[in-house]
Amino acid sequence: MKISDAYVIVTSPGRNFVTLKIVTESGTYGIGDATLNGREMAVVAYLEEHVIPALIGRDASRIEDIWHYLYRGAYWRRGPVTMAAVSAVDLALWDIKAKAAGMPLYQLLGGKSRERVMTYAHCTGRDIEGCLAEVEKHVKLGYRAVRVQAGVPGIPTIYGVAKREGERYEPADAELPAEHVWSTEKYLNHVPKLFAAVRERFGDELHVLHDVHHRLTPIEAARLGKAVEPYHLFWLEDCVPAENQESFRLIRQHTTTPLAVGEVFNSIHDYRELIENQWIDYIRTPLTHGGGITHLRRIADLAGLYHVRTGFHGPTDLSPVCLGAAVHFDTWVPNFGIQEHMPHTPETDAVFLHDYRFEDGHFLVGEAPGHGVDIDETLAKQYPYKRASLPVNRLEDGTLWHW
Ligand SMILES: O=C(O)C(=O)C[C@H](O)[C@H](O)CO
Ligand SMILES: [Mg+2]
Repeated sequence: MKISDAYVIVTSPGRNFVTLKIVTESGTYGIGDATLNGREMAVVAYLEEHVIPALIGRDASRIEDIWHYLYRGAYWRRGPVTMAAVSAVDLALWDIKAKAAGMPLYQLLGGKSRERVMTYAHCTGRDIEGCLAEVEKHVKLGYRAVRVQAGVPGIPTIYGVAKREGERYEPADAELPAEHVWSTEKYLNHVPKLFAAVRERFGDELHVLHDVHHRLTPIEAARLGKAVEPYHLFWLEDCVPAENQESFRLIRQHTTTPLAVGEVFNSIHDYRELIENQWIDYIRTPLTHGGGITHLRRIADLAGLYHVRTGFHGPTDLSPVCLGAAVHFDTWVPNFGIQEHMPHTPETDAVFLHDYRFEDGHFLVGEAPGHGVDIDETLAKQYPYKRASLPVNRLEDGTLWHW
């Protein structure tokens, strides 16, 4: 199964996606997602200049060896750009292996651990009432779990909330980073009211999640975790930036609110202390950024030893290739928790043909050999790349803060 060709496809059907296609001599091919929101072309350059030339002629069936060749062999290991490239190769190679075996990917991983994959939807409003209306809509669509984010009085533009009522939320919303203003006190005073309102309107059964998006210090996160305990959240996500894993010790000492982290992580080493000390409950790293199936499987196994479950990142800035592979992984992984689901636009879904299905708040895995996602390259060409950047945050006095 020699690799005879590999190339990158950049397309922007509503937003940018980077896809790697690996072709073998027999004609069997696989595709991987290499999208890194706002840094797409850095991954393209890494793939085209350093990875693809070294792939041609290698045996596509040697996934483990190729993974280590690209990771250990590169000397400059880890980091989001490198790992997005490694992940894309890994996803494409697993796609090829499963196609060659004539099996859907989940079978190759070890078969089904569950019949369906619970997902959570994003429910956001300019204010609490707007958010509650979104929750209502998503509960009617069958979701059992919702992520709630609402505008905060006095903060004009906030993570997760569309600029205008009824618009789709897209974080990479300008060619160069937009500047947002952040106030921790306004947020901390307001956000518990949102969960109180959700519980009052929708009762106890609904799973409720929230993303802090790295904005707090550990003691502030502890205050928030404690304040929202009566509303028993499914999780509080990314409550602090996590370069310093020790931060979570302090948060954990103060609150029983479950904690999720890791959408910006890209290796098992980012998690080791967090998992081994049982400071977190869910790992968030998506297959596209965490070294693909080969590496995420190791992280999930380590997590499983410590009762930590998966809750993979699934925003629109990961392509359907990532989501499709994730649905296979989620169907197999023993310590599954939940899968994020932010629906792609119809344009994106038309470019990336897929056989996973959404039904009654869950994803159902497809039975096609491979990960079940393909790309229509002719259609993809109709959507050229457009530079788009994530915003930056500043405190009210102008200090640069975490976005
Ligand atoms: O979906 C989430 O939980 C996010 O935090 C989305 C991120 O802001 C987005 O993927 C950044 O590219
Ligand atoms: Mg997040």
